[in-house]
Amino acid sequence: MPKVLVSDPIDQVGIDILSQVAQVDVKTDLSPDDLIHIIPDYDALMIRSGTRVTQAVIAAGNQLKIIGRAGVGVDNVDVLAATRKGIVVVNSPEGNTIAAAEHTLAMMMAMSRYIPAANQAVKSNKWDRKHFTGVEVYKKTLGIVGLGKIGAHVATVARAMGMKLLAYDPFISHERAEQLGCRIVEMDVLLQQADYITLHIPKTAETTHLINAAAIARMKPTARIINCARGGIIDEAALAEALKEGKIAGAALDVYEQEPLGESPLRSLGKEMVMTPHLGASTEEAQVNVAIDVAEQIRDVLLGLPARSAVNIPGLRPDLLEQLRPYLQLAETLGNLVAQLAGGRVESLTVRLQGELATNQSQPIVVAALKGLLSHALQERVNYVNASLEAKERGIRVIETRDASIKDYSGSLHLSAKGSLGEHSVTGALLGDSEIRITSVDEFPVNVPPNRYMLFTLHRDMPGIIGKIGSLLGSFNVNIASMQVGRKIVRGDAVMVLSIDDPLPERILEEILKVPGIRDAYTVTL
Ligand SMILES: NC(=O)c1ccc[n+]([C@@H]2O[C@H](COP(=O)([O-])OP(=O)(O)OC[C@H]3O[C@@H](n4cnc5c(N)ncnc54)[C@H](O)[C@@H]3O)[C@@H](O)[C@H]2O)c1
Ligand SMILES: O=C(O)[C@H](O)COP(=O)(O)O
Repeated sequence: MPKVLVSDPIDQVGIDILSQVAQVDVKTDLSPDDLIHIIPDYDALMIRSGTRVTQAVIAAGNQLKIIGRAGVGVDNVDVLAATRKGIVVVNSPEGNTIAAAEHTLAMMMAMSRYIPAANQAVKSNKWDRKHFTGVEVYKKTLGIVGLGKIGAHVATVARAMGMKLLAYDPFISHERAEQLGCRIVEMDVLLQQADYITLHIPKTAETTHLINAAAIARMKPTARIINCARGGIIDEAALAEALKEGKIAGAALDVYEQEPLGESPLRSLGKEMVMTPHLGASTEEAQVNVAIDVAEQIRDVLLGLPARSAVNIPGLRPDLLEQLRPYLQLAETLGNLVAQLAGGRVESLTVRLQGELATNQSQPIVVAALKGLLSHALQERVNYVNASLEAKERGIRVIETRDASIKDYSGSLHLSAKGSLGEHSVTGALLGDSEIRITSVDEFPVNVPPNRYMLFTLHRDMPGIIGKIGSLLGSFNVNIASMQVGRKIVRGDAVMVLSIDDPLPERILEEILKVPGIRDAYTVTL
């Protein structure tokens, strides 16, 4: 019988499902070393946010077939290491949506009426009514950052409470926002106009410290902020300072840069600061939902069936999957790349299967391209099952074409993304059975493998420009791993593709754009 380790508190209903097919061991107080020590015995691991499934855990998990996250965020799992090892990672993208949205609304109300501090006062035998005069949310403006599943439910309820709604989400269509009664605005407008700001975005390089001292300085002195998404989207030191100095009126946090929260200036703040210990998903209903959702998937995978909500493996028939796997990887990489070149909101994606690839079933390749395209915004929440639906809900039009006559590579894939900031295209092919090559960027021919960190420029093909970019990167201590220029005609326009060893500092793009002859520059993380 296979063995499943449950290393975080999971509802009994999940344990019962797993027990139908496996021996289930519940061990919820394991240290990282304990986990590494015992994981070699297990075929499956079921967790919540409390367990860190590091590369070392995955390396030790020689029997592991599946890691099930009873919740949404898999940021505590090294998904790349799991994928490399062929371990399926599944989650429950929707099981706790309502719980997290309701917790957000509860935090908004608790903060507005100082309920935690007032409760504490009454329990300490104080009857102080003056000190706890609050504010109403009715007719106030709520700024929602991230109008996905949780943001949308918060919008629906807040609207019914008489709030005016602004939303910032560059990846959502105006139609979807309108349906929810939200006006899409730029982040700066939201910061300046909102009485309440609530965050419902994933934590990415882009969103880390999105709310920092500069952003707080744009907010009204009466503004209040809520974070029930991920710790680190708010710069906690800057927030504590702003609250202490009365630059904003309040904050409610469920998630923290370090969890459990250690020493923190937030702890010494007064009634204006409301804190809960990552309780967004902690309702009876959500815990039943996520436990069933994930336990069923673990059971299915242990029985050799596909998982319905895999974060890292397509839910296709195994024989078809094997055949298409390298092209799915190509499509996903190109989708991710073209999304980052396009920036902003993508309105349409054209997927062209070329050469021999044109004879293949296109649907999984299109889904893989969409997964790559959306992964920049949605991270692990997009998978092969929900990519098409997510794209539809975001108003992204998908156009599939084929051209068997294009034979510069035996089979190649061309993606073109049209968006709010313009149109960009990329082509890719496979070298041998599975090595990916980017073979064109904005129709300029190149031949480069994808790299984790890349820099693309569009520039005038003229002497000296490559040297200038090289020196500029050098002056920022950025190491170039490889560089290639693609052009169609001599001294016309050209693209430069650089692979970089480390993430590029944010400021560098501004400097690159100042170099004479550079028309555009894009940093990409794959
Ligand atoms: N506190 C908790 O216990 C708890 C529970 C569930 C989920 N969460 C967290 O809540 C967050 C939202 O979850 P969800 O299920 O609604 O996710 P979702 O994927 O449905 O929605 C996220 C939205 O953020 C948008 N987005 C991405 N990058 C953005 C950016 N830079 N600026 C503005 N918008 C951006 C996306 O377009 C998407 O619409 C996640 O971080 C999730 O991990 C926390
Ligand atoms: O990503 C999630 O689903 C939430 O952060 C909930 O985490 P939890 O399962 O540890 O409560």
